[in-house]
Amino acid sequence: MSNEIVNVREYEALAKQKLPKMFYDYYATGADDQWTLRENIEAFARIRIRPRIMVDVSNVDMSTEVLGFKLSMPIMVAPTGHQKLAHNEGELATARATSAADTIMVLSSSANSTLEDVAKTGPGIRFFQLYIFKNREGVAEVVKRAERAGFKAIVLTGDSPCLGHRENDIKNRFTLPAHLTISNFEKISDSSILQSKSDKSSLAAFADSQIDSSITWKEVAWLRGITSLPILIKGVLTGEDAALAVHSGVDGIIVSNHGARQLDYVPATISVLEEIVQAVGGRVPVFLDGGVRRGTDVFKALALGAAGVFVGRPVVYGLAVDGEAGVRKVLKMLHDEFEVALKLSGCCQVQDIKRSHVWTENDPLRRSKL
Ligand SMILES: Cc1cc2nc3c(=O)[nH]c(=O)nc-3n(C[C@H](O)[C@H](O)[C@H](O)COP(=O)(O)O)c2cc1C
Ligand SMILES: CCCCCCC(=O)C(=O)O
Repeated sequence: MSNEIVNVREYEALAKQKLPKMFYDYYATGADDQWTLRENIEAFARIRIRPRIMVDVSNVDMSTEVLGFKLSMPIMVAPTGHQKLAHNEGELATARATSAADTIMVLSSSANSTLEDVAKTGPGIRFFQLYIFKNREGVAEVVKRAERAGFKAIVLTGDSPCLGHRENDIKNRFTLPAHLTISNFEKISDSSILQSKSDKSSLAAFADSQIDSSITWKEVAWLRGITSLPILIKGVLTGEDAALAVHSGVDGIIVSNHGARQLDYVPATISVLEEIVQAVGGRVPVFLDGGVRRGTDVFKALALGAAGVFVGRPVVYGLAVDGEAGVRKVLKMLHDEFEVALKLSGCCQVQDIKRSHVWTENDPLRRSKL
């Protein structure tokens, strides 16, 4: 079939045709000049793979462990808000597809589905992404609900004391349709703000009024005091913050620029990954998201020290185009591409991927042995 979808990028054009402009723009665009949005993709393209040949790759095992959970592959689903704008089953469809792929889904604090409804879709390893709202007691209750619903970790997003300056959302006067809300925080926040027109996007107005912009590394200890779940910090972009994160007691770090939706002109995540891996020195696992669109991107991130990657927009586009089946296909395409990348680089398993399998702009011309 000539119109068959063969890579995850192709879902974006189809999602654009299918979605109302306001929703597509919300998913697709970034902050300000969108320099970082382009750079997240281009920085991956500048990295070269150094394959080894004549290696027996007749048995390839792509599985890995994340926080002690066995996964089929080092590719996971990033938290993305408001998935019911893409498809009426929203996060529920994503949860089913992610479990079928035997990997982890992170449910957003801005989800349109409750923790309990996501849990009811069936077994699966799920983490909960947390924004700390001003209503601290309410936040503690949501964290407890996540625990009770069987979520396995908290992903604290540290890069959003306010919303990034997203010009498309401002021009569109983004608002949430009346039948949708941020389901898990409905009781502890004023979600009518999300449904009301304002002179900026309603998300920015909501964040300004509801999100606690005073949070610091001390909040990791606060979270430790209210949950026994492991805590990951999301949004780290410097070695300095990576060191502070480890010192604060997190169980893992996600190198992320929020899909280029917060501060523009920050580097691509893949460009700062090594700095962070070096600062962490193996004390906790380091993950990456931002611009992962190919199995070769996953390979590059692992070669530069990531323990796994998360994908955001490709999942949402798959969801928009074909619901659960679309998300399944996105995850399968990335899985299959990663398998080919492994084999053609002479690796049988994730642990075989070494730093010497990639060349970056910071590297001298390599002549060293593997
Ligand atoms: C539509 C959309 C909504 C998002 N919502 C959240 C969110 O609620 N919480 C969060 O921590 N990150 C959120 N993110 C950022 C993603 O978790 C992730 O960092 C980013 O999408 C990765 O980049 P990628 O889209 O290029 O894969 C969102 C991203 C998008 C595209
Ligand atoms: C609760 C504040 C609004 C966050 C919107 C979701 C999000 O993170 C995004 O990037 O969009």
